[in-house]
Amino acid sequence: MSPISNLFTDNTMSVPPYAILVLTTIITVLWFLLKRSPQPPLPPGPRGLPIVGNLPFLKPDLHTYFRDLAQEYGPIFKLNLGSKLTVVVNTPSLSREILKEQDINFSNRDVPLTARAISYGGLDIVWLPYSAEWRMLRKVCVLKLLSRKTLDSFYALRRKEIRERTRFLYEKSREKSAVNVGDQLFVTMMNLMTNMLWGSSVKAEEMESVGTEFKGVVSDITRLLGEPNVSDFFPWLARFDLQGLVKQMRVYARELDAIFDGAIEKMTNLGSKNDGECKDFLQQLMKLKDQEANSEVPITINHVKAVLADMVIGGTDTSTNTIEFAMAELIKNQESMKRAQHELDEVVGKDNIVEESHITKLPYIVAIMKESLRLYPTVPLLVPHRPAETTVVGGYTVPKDTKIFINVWSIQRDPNVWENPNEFRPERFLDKKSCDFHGTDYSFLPFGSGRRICAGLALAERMVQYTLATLLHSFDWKIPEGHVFNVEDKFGIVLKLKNPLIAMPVPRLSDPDLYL
Ligand code: HEM
Repeated sequence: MSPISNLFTDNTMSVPPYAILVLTTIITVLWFLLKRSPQPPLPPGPRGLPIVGNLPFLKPDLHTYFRDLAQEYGPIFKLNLGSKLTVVVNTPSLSREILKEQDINFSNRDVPLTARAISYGGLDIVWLPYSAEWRMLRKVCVLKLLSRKTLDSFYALRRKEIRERTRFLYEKSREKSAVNVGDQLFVTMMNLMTNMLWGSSVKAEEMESVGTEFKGVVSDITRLLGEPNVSDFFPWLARFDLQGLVKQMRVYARELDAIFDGAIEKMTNLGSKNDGECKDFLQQLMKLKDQEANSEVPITINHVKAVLADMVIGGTDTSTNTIEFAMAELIKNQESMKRAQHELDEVVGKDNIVEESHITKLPYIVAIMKESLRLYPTVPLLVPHRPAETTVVGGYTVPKDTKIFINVWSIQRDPNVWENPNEFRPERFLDKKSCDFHGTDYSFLPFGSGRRICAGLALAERMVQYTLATLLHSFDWKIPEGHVFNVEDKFGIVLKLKNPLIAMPVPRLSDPDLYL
């Protein structure tokens, strides 16, 4: 026997085969662990202070501040906002990674405490996490409430409000009065919405008072939702509600709840007189609640109210500001205004009024809506997403539960993607017909993309295009002398015009009866 084999036959030196197996396994695992590339780093970002991080350096106009930081730190960067890690992305390809390739992982929300207070504890479509409950509510809303068929059947409710607003503006024009265009639009959108929500359940004279109550409440709610809250950045301080924001929101939540209860009660009293056909959203939602009562994920009365809240809060300011930006840009760019009115005169005629059915024949009006939302996406950073699991985006680690902002505002003005990005040129969308609102082109995301894309998109398109077409067709718009007129935006959870648009409507139809 050779000296080597002697070694293994020698009792004192023998190693049992299982030990060799264990040793080999350990060495292999260690080798793999050491050889595997280390976890990619967190995205780069500006240095912050201890404890508060980057909070003291935030600027009020977050959309432009984030664009500037992207120029310094690259297309994906991080901020420490108190104890909350926040990641901002600024390019179409990174948005695609989040909203398409990793859509499910990023389909949760980062819910501010004020939002929880106004949404029955986060029971609505906007704030529910990605779950069976969210899927059920979203399916009910998109397929039943906001389907083409239901929206068509509620056209009369929209038309009634638009006719009323046109009549009011005509009276103002006869008095040669200027109007605050944003205020007029807000009333219109709010009435359009409440008409559709419960226009058949609540009597006209009662609608008036419900509408007035709503106007005040909704703008305060939007303001509170956008206010930075220390309790969100330092959850251990939440119970003290140091700024009192949650307390204020709870007051509005109670007011909103009382309005909803009133409408539901009126609808119930109407029950026996109703012929069984659903004539507004509330009737439709209550019917769905009864139908789904025994399903695995039942719809409760709080779900119904939370969805109503989504529609009035999520649908009014966004649509109002979209039209106001469009009107301001058109008044500034008279060539585009003339082209829009020419299209309307050709398709509708000056001896007729605009109907929603005309919209499919008005490509320039549609292009105006797209161009306004490109320059002024009314939800400029989308609603913050949140990954359910730690992942890698753009080569950097994004930990579970990070708050994600997608800077749609800067993506839609990126000179590498858009020619003369800061110019208002609706024509660009006439050549780019494939670029629609559905979020398939990641350089144009005004309604988001993927699973959490805006649930009210179909309704928003109708309300914005129909209202805009009517305002442009029925009137010329003049800025009264002495009024400051510029088109600048101001950041908020919903982007706004910095200076309100004050303008005078001047009738342009052939017959005054068309305004009655
Ligand atoms: C021009 C008008 C509108 C714009 C620009 C707009 C934009 C958006 C955006 C950007 C989001 C977030 C998408 C994301 O986080 O990825 C969103 C979500 C949402 N919007 Fe809109 N929206 C508009 C009108 C409406 C209307 C009219 C309604 C209701 C009838 C509505 C209901 C909702 C709801 C329920 C969500 C939450 C969707 C979810 O999380 O699953 N929106 N919207």
